[in-house]
Amino acid sequence: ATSAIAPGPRSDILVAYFSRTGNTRVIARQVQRALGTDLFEIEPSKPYPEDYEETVEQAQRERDAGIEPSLKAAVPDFATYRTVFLGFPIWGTTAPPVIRSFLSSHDWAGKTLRPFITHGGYGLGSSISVLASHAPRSELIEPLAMEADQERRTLAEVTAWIGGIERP
Ligand SMILES: Cc1cc2nc3c(=O)[nH]c(=O)nc-3n(C[C@H](O)[C@H](O)[C@H](O)COP(=O)(O)O)c2cc1C
Repeated sequence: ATSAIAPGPRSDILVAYFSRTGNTRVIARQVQRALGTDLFEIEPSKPYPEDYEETVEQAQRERDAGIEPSLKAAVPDFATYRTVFLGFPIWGTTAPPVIRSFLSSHDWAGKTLRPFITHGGYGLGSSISVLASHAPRSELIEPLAMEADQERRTLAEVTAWIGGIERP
């Protein structure tokens, strides 16, 4: 994982994304390849825990306290982009805390904001109103919303599978 802008000729389109288990990253890379854009991975300064339940708890605490965690990096030369595709998973029925940080730490005046959002089956929650309130000067376009695998369900299925295997 890297925060660096992909090499190649500069584009006035940026794909910026946050992804824990890769579902959103697949879409980000597809858009990046299809349109030949720059790519930026949004990462917190301090990574979230490896453990799923710990991540859920931390995300809930940060959401409820309105915390905007500091980011590892900001987008270099953000002013040169006209369109930003912004990808993220739904966390706790809203946009993850780092997405609020990302929106707050860049100037959205005159930008077209095209969200792509993955969720585990419960829909977009309050994420669109978070985008509107944290990037109020952007032109916010209708998002792509896609249901994708849930880490919770994968863990439960694998736990059940492993439980049925006798240790040799
Ligand atoms: C901390 C956490 C909270 C989540 N909360 C929700 C939720 O409220 N609603 C939902 O539909 N999916 C929820 N999910 C599932 C993810 O939105 C879904 O699996 C998404 O595709 C993950 O994207 P990623 O692989 O790019 O990280 C949550 C996942 C995590 C890790």
